[in-house]
Amino acid sequence: MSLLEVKGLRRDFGSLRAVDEVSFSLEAGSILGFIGPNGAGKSTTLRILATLDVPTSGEVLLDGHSLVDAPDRARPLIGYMPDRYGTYDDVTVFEFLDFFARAYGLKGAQRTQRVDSVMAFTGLTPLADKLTTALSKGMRQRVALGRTLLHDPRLLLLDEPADGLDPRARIELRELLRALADQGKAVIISSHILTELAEICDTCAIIEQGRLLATGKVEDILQQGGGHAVEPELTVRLATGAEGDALWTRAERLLLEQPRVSRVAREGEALRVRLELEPGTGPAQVDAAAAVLLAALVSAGLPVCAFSARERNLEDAFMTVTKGRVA
Ligand SMILES: Nc1ncnc2c1ncn2[C@@H]1O[C@H](COP(=O)(O)OP(=O)(O)OP(=O)(O)O)[C@@H](O)[C@H]1O
Repeated sequence: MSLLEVKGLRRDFGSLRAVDEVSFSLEAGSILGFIGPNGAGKSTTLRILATLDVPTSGEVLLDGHSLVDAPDRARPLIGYMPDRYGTYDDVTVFEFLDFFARAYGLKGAQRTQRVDSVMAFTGLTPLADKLTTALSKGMRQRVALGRTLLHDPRLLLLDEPADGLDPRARIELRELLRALADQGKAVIISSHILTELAEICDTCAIIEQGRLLATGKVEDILQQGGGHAVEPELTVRLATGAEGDALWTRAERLLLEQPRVSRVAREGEALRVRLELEPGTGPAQVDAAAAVLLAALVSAGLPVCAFSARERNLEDAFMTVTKGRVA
């Protein structure tokens, strides 16, 4: 049995169906990316899973027990970080975490030990005596994440945690989440930053207008595209010297003359080459088409110094699954 089972979840706000028959399950130790554009129903679903809202219909089982019928029993197992988390002014990192540890009913040595271990895990120990208002956004977010970990929950619900973080803070967040999954926690992280999620998650669920359009392993979702035209892209770089522009133009023309090339665009110090292949074309045929182009460039004497295929990413899969209806 999965740690979390969501079955036919629906939430209506008047005539608006914000969540429409959403079903998925999540195992302990895995990270699910919940992807969808603004207004898709991500926060509403997460709020229901956090027992802050009740579904119009449907069921959620956490460790086999109904979270809808018995929210009090489920709450100790859940850590929820909303998209707009806050920290109090005029309190230090330690005071903030200690306050919430008290709220969770932790006492004496157990509380001190728990706060210390959460600060160590989130890398906050050196900042224990700093005011939370003096911290960077990335560090404040770690304080908020630390707060959700104090009671050692088994299910973590993080609403848009990567939003507004700089690249370094995102990488650090990713490492923290991976460590939490390795401890056996199940993590749901919502986002519209698709490429970020691909690196963090084991499975993902794509939601649009309240409905799940696809769920499954990230690799499987990335494979989706059968039946739709595939348009792989290649990137070509040339070692241009004084001849510069003339070489780029020659390369551009030569590529456009090749049978499977549908578009060539110069982007900075590279050419982006779009291939047009039949629907259902696999990676082997893309490789073969790329090899032909590389041979043509080299035999024309063009100084190719880099040549690579752009991998299909989660963003492409999202556009395929939603059929490009949403950006
Ligand atoms: N309390 C509410 N009352 C009425 N409508 C609501 C309420 N909460 C959410 N909605 C509506 O439900 C739909 C889904 O909203 P939700 O916040 O779940 O989307 P989301 O995917 O989290 O988007 P975002 O990334 O913008 O938060 C939206 O149309 C929203 O306006």
